[in-house]
Amino acid sequence: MFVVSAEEMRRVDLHTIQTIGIPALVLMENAGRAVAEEGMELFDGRRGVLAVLAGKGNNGGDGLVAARHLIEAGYDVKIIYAEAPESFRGEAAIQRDIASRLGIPYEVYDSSVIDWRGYSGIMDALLGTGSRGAPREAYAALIGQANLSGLPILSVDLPSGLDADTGQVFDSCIRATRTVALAFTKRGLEQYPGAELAGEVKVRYIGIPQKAAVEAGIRTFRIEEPLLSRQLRLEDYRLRWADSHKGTYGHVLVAAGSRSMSGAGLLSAKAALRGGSGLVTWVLPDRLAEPMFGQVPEAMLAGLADEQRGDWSAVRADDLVQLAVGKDALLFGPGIGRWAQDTAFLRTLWEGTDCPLVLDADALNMLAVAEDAAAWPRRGAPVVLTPHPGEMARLTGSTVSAVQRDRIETARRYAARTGVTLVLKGARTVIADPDGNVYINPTGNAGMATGGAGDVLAGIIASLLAQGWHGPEAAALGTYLHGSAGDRAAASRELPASLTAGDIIDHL
Ligand SMILES: NC(=O)C1=CN([C@@H]2O[C@H](COP(=O)(O)OP(=O)(O)OC[C@H]3O[C@@H](n4cnc5c(N)ncnc54)[C@H](O)[C@@H]3O)[C@@H](O)[C@H]2O)[C@@H](O)CC1
Ligand SMILES: [K+]
Repeated sequence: MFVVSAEEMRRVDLHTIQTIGIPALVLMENAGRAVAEEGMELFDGRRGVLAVLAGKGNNGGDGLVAARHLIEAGYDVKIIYAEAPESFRGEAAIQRDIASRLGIPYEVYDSSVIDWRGYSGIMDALLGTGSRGAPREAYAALIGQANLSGLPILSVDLPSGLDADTGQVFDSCIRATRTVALAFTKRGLEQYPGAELAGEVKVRYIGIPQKAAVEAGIRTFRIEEPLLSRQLRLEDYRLRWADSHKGTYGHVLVAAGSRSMSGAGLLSAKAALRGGSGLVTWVLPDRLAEPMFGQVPEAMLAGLADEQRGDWSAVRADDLVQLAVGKDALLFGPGIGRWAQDTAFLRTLWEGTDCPLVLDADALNMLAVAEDAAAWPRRGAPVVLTPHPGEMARLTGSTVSAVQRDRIETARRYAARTGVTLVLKGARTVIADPDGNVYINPTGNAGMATGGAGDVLAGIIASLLAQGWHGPEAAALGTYLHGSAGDRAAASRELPASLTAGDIIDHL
């Protein structure tokens, strides 16, 4: 499913109206009709007047159309104009005149305190994708009043006061019960905090053809089953062929864990197995490998010479490169720690191995401090990086808040510049590929904010790479499966807070 920015939506609108020739008023009629239907569902059975808060742009125009259809369906409606209706232009002015000829009750907001008694619900048609910056008065005051009313709020296209492109909110922002996204969902509805303020998001068709989005070059998508099967061509993901053996499904080498964080390796190795790989080898410094004997009976265990120190710093990178020969994917990083010269170790793996590579956790911090990383040769096999916002900030030499302010573009720019597939973790994980495509993952829950969940994700992605998926497909599908397993795990427990990383593996 397409996810658009405000500017992209304008391009799609323009293409639909000017090139395809569907009149703007037809789109507005369809939009208002769809909003009214959502309103009938949301406000069903509530007695009282529906307040339609109307701004002066096309978002307000949609609200005025919806007001008309709600009245036909038997609802009492009152329009509250955010500013003098005489200032409306274009389609919104046409709707204003229709509302006026129909005698729909209205008032122009005068900045006073609204007495919400007698009202049953609010439609927020103040600002949409044409909004710029923080809501001005009287919009800001109306937003504040609506939020204080305690009434259910239906937002048209976007909660007014939300940045359509990033999901960041201005000081005044509608807290909606439901948002009807017109034609396509918007980036701001798919990233936090916008995703929370939007309430339940319903995407409604208003007559804009999918073709218009394709032609406008939309490259951001929400991951859903149809996308997984059609666009990412994963019809047969996790399929097993009757005439197959364990070698058919790839061999993952998991280099993860250290003395104080052996669990990270354990979780990654188990997740790689559950991800469907036929074979998994878990490698540790010799002295650490021995106590792990039998911990994951399905995986093979390998030890690398470590001068009996039980420490990655004593391991030769070339030995790991040798072990990776013939493997179908290498996961490096979870719980591995940091040591002197570790960046050189990472570079040896980067250049010396020819299988797909997943870098997570400490490996990302090694990469972040590698001053010459930009000059490292592009690998022939895919690289997938799985940073959380803190690791991403280190990779980009910026701050967590700067990363979070626009996760989609931060991820897209990094992947395009470096040629890797980037998985920017956090609620609504963003996956960016080197070609400029971005996939947003809707699965998962707050219970997954628990130690080891990232190790599990890295293991799943490595597993899918070993089974032959390309970088972006493995990352998108892996993230989706990880989140769905987390959702099933949360549903099986009384409290999502009690979720552990091991539960995610059990539900894969
Ligand atoms: N073009 C079309 O035919 C379609 C438009 N649609 C609707 O149109 C909306 C976009 O319409 P517009 O581009 O007219 O823009 P909006 O209706 O989002 O708002 C723009 C208006 O608000 C004012 N404004 C901008 N920033 C403001 C701020 N910070 N505080 C207060 N006022 C501000 C501007 O002067 C402008 O008049 C979409 O969100 C959607 O609801 C949909 O009906 C789909 C079809
Ligand atoms: K709105």
